[in-house]
Amino acid sequence: VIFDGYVVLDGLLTAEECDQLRCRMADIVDGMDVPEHCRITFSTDNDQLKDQGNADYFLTSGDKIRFFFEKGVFDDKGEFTVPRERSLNKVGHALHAHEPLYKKMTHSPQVQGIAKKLGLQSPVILQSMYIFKQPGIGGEVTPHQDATFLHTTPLGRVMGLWVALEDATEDNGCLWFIPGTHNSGISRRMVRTQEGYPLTNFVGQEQAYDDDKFVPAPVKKGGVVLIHGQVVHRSAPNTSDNSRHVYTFHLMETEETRWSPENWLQPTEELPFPALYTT
Ligand SMILES: O=C(O)CCC(=O)C(=O)O
Ligand SMILES: [Fe+2]
Repeated sequence: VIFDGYVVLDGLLTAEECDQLRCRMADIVDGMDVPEHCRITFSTDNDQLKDQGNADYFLTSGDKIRFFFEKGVFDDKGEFTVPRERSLNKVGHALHAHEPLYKKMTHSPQVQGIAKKLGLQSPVILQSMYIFKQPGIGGEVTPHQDATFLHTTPLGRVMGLWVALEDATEDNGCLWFIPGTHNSGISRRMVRTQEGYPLTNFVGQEQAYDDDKFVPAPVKKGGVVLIHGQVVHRSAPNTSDNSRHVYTFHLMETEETRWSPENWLQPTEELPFPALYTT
């Protein structure tokens, strides 16, 4: 059991493995088709269309590889204001299924070993993301609990693995945690709405957390942070000149667990949640 709600482990990947994953992502970004809703040019009429486009794109991304951008990277003609490889916030949410290198890493003996050590009996992979935290423009991630987005009954069945593909430091936006908060339930849930827009809503509210309660969790390239589904965490904007690329994915223990049908993320016919203990 995770003591503080998170654990930093060095050396999950070698530097070469990190570089291979980063190279592959650079190729994916090179070949990216910029999604249409991002190209909608600015006008008040189009605001709603754009929001709905964003919402559709997100809600159907669970079994695909899709692109999510930082704010302000498109001008009012829909052209990039920054180099395209610097425009992305993240790529998600099924790299673990569609990208062989990512799939192999996700199911690696090392990852399976961690899950077994933690006593997971039949874990599945829920989602995966590549997060860029771009130098200068990588935005903050506000305090949250992952179970807000990935809710189960009972709670305590979800764990994130956050793999640093570059050194993550206090300067380039490493994770910060409030130790022990994994034991106090959850503040808010994101749920699908019955019909129409918005497609999702929050039930409950995130609490206001005291800034000085957060403890930084820097991690070296190749290291991993294990994140309990209920521990409160955040990351600061990246004001440094260095990116902070990570590959992160979430596991769920399926034994005696109910995945909420209200979660934004649902298994699909094309991609049921894959079992971790396979290759
Ligand atoms: O990478 C970040 O800054 C935040 C990621 C996060 O919250 C997560 O992986 O659960
Ligand atoms: Fe998170």
